[in-house]
Amino acid sequence: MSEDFKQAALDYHANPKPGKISVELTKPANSSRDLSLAYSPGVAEPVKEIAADPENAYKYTSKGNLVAVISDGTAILGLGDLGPLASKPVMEGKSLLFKRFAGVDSIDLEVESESPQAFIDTVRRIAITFGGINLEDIKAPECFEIERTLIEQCDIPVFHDDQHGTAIVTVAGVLNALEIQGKKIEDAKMAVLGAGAAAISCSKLLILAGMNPQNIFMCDRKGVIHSGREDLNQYKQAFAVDTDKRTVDDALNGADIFLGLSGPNMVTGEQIATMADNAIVFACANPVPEIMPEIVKEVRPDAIMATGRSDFPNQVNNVLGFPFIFRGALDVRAKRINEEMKLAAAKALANLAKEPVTQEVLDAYGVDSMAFGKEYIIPKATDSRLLGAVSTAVAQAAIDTGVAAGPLPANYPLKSLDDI
Ligand SMILES: NC(=O)C1=CN([C@@H]2O[C@H](COP(=O)(O)OP(=O)(O)OC[C@H]3O[C@@H](n4cnc5c(N)ncnc54)[C@H](OP(=O)(O)O)[C@@H]3O)[C@@H](O)[C@H]2O)C=CC1
Ligand SMILES: CC(=O)C(=O)O
Ligand SMILES: [Mg+2]
Repeated sequence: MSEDFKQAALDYHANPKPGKISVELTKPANSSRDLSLAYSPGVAEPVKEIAADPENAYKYTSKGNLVAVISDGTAILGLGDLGPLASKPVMEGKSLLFKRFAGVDSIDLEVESESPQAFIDTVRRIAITFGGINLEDIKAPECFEIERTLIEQCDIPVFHDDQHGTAIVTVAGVLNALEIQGKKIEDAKMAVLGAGAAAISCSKLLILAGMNPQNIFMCDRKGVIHSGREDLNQYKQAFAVDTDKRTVDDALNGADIFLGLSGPNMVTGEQIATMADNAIVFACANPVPEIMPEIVKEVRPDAIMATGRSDFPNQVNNVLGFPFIFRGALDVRAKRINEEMKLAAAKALANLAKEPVTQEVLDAYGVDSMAFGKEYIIPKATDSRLLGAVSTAVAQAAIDTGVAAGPLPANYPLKSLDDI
């Protein structure tokens, strides 16, 4: 990043007010009557209604459209464990994206916790405030137990975005990239760099979408995760394959897909050059990918290249998922976000990329044309059709699988934020 860009980023966050989100009022609060309705004595009426029936919280408070973005700061993007306070710009950023793209009100919460159990207890005790909980940037393996326990203990959707948001968008991108490169998911060989929250969840959803687990060669800092290793936690163990591949070089040699969910500049052009013809390279670490697109272009002009960033073609980033997934889940009062809802979201994303690109998107990116192909495998974040396409797919899948407490809302499919 240039020095100018770094300064621009700091200025953006500092001015005109520090931070990226604020709270706004949804009711008049001017006259004495307004105040007597909003506060004492009027506020006692909804209090009594909710005490009599907790369901009324959805009718009389902001709970139903409010999502908490919660982190302990242990895996902030690819920057590592920098603590909860340093994670706040990212969490405010997620709240910004929730509101901007899906009209979901969202607040960030950064938790100082001495243990996963302390984090779980903190989140569980405040969960009733919200309609959903988006866990963010919590490192593996702790994130798995944290999410599993909170899903069990809360009756609202709890969703670790780095796992499932990333997996949904990655599956969409991989399905389309394979189609463009003329490959089949069941035959594709994939080298994964990283064996944490994002890598494990992406690999699981790709298997659900048809990938053969024996064709996945996942690497952590010690190399390929294989059946001879005795240092694996249970989550990595699930990906141990019987293979003589040992290094990242071995995993990449002949692979159809590289999926990077690790850290900056982890692979070289020489390594990418050994992949199969018409390779697919997803270098998704943020903010600096495992390899820069210009290097891949030079060594492998036949490859499809994606990153997690907005400033290159093919942004494979969970921003395309979490706002719309929660929109759909909240609108049908889904108790949880299940595998069917995730796959439905991935397919809706993949299908939208095959539709003609709208003028709104062309204008936002300052180009005359854009069409399904190597440089456009997945919709752009500013495509307003994402709202209707993904939230409807998620809501319908929730209804079909029996986790929704309500029907598809009358205003579905949503056409714009004005419909919310
Ligand atoms: N584009 C997107 O939408 C998203 C991108 N990401 C990116 O994915 C990355 C990982 O995030 P997340 O899964 O949440 O973090 P975790 O902390 O859960 O996992 C990090 C993983 O990266 C591995 N790793 C780190 N350094 C190396 C190395 N030198 N060689 C091999 N493996 C290494 C770790 O290995 P070990 O297990 O041995 O410690 C670990 O398995 C980040 O860069 C993040 O920005 C995450 C979510 C979404
Ligand atoms: C995009 C995102 O959530 C991450 O890099 O952690
Ligand atoms: Mg994240």
